Amino acid sequence: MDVLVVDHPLAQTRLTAMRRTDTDSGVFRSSLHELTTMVVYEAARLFAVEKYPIETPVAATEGTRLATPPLIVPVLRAGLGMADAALGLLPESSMGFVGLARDEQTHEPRAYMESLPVDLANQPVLVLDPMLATGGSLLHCCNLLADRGCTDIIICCVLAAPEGIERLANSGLPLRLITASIDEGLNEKAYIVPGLGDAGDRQFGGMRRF
Ligand SMILES: O=P(O)(O)OC[C@H]1O[C@H](OP(=O)(O)OP(=O)(O)O)[C@H](O)[C@@H]1O
Ligand SMILES: O=c1cc[nH]c(=O)[nH]1
Ligand SMILES: [Mg+2]
Repeated sequence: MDVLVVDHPLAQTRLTAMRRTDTDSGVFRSSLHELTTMVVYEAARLFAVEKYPIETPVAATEGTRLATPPLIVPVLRAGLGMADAALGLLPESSMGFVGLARDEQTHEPRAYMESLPVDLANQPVLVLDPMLATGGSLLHCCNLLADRGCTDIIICCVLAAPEGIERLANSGLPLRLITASIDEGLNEKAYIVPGLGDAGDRQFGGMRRF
C-alpha cells in the first residue's frame, strides 16, 4: 500500500494545534478543516485527469479536468469535520456516508449508518477519517466500498498508527493512504500515542449518541 505523509510546515502547525490538550473545540475544528485542505490537495495528485478543448479570450487551447471526480466518504462522526474542506476542493464530487462507533472494550467498530451508491465500479472514492488506530473502522468502511465494486480507494487521515497501516496493507484491498503523521503506536486502550485523544469528542463533545 502506498503511504504518503504530508510533512509541509503549515500542515504540521495545524496538527500541533489539534494535538494540544489546551486547544478548544472551535480551534480544533478549524485546524482540522485547514489540515484537511492540505491533505486532500496532496491526495488529489493521485487522481486521473483528462484534457479537453477550451477557448481563452485569446486562443483555443487545452484545459484539464478530473477524469472522474471521486465520491467523498466521511466516516462519522470524526470524518464529518473533514467533509466540508474536501468538498470545497472537489465541488463536482458526490458524497456518501458511513457511520461507525468503536466499542470501548473490544475496540471493534459497530456500524450504525451506511449511505453509499450501490455500484462503485469505475468510481474512485476518497475516504475521510482523521484517525487510523487499530484499522478496524477504516477496514470495515473500505470493505463496504470494495463489496460495491470499488477498485480505487484513497484514504485521507490526520494520524495513523503503524498497527493500523499494517492491517490495511495486509487487507489486499486497493488502498492508498495520505496522512499528516505516522505516530508511535497504540496504548492499552487502543488510542494513538502521542495522538490527539478522541477526534470525535474533541470536535463535537463527549456525549455519546446512544
Ligand atoms: O482504527 P480504529 O481502531 O478503528 O479507530 C479509529 C476510529 O475511531 C474513531 O471513531 P470513533 O469510533 O471514536 O467514533 P466517533 O468518530 O463517533 O467518535 C475514529 O474517527 C475512527 O473512525
Ligand atoms: O486515538 C484515537 C484512536 C481512535 N479514535 C480516536 O478518536 N482517537
Ligand atoms: Mg470517537
